[in-house]
Amino acid sequence: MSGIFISFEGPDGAGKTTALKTLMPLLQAKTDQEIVLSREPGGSPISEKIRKIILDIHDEEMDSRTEALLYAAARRQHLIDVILPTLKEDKIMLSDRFVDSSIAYQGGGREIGMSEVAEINDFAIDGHLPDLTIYFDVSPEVGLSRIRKDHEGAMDRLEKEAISFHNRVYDSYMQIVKDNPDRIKTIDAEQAPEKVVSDALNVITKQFPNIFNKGE
Ligand SMILES: Nc1ncnc2c1ncn2[C@@H]1O[C@H](COP(=O)(O)OP(=O)(O)O)[C@@H](O)[C@H]1O
Ligand SMILES: Cc1cn([C@H]2C[C@H](O)[C@@H](COP(=O)(O)OP(=O)(O)O)O2)c(=O)[nH]c1=O
Repeated sequence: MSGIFISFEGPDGAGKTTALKTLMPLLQAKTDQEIVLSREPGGSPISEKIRKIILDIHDEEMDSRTEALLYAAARRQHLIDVILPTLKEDKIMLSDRFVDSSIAYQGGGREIGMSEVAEINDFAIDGHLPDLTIYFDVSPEVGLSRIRKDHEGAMDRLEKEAISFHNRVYDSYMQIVKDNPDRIKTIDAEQAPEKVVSDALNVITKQFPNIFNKGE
């Protein structure tokens, strides 16, 4: 397989979705390989159905392990339906969140344990880790204040969690970043949106100079 797989990670409100919208055409201008953008949970019809179940605001009694298994199931289907076929066709796969989200949110945030959650995800992803992960570093306070400003009253179940949950997610991400220095590169996501995008663009083009080599 010669496509490349890049995931984007970070706490809620890190600005991944916003940055990806601008980043995608900038990256596409630098390569002849088609770029496919997707997200988790979701990204394929079955996975989007699972997403609706997990993020349902009314369903506040879901068991943590049920939730972790549903995220892993959605990920498996996304991998099979979208990620692997994209890579097989030599395309570039960008995913807004992947396995590190489960390790941080379910493992750390929900206190299931990072290695336990990594284990069920190993079963789901079967060795298919991203070639590169961009971590959007933003403190829980800044991330949550961005979200609150936007959709007051329309926050989903996870975004309504206590700050202690988000602090545990943040600390877990720090641990994951520390444990995976080759795969995960951190960018300062508290900067202005244009700077966040240009930093992400620099990291990606530097990592894959033979792929993003147009217009130079
Ligand atoms: N660099 C930034 N500085 C300030 N606000 C930002 C920045 N990037 C995104 N935002 C705002 O923060 C909110 C969350 O951004 P979003 O891209 O949805 O984050 P994520 O997808 O990582 O949860 C949005 O209102 C967005 O406009
Ligand atoms: C992929 C994934 C997401 N999540 C959480 C993170 C977010 O709070 C939520 C995804 O909602 P979404 O609205 O897509 O948020 P964002 O724009 O921040 O990515 O699901 C997990 O808890 N575990 C996971 O494995």
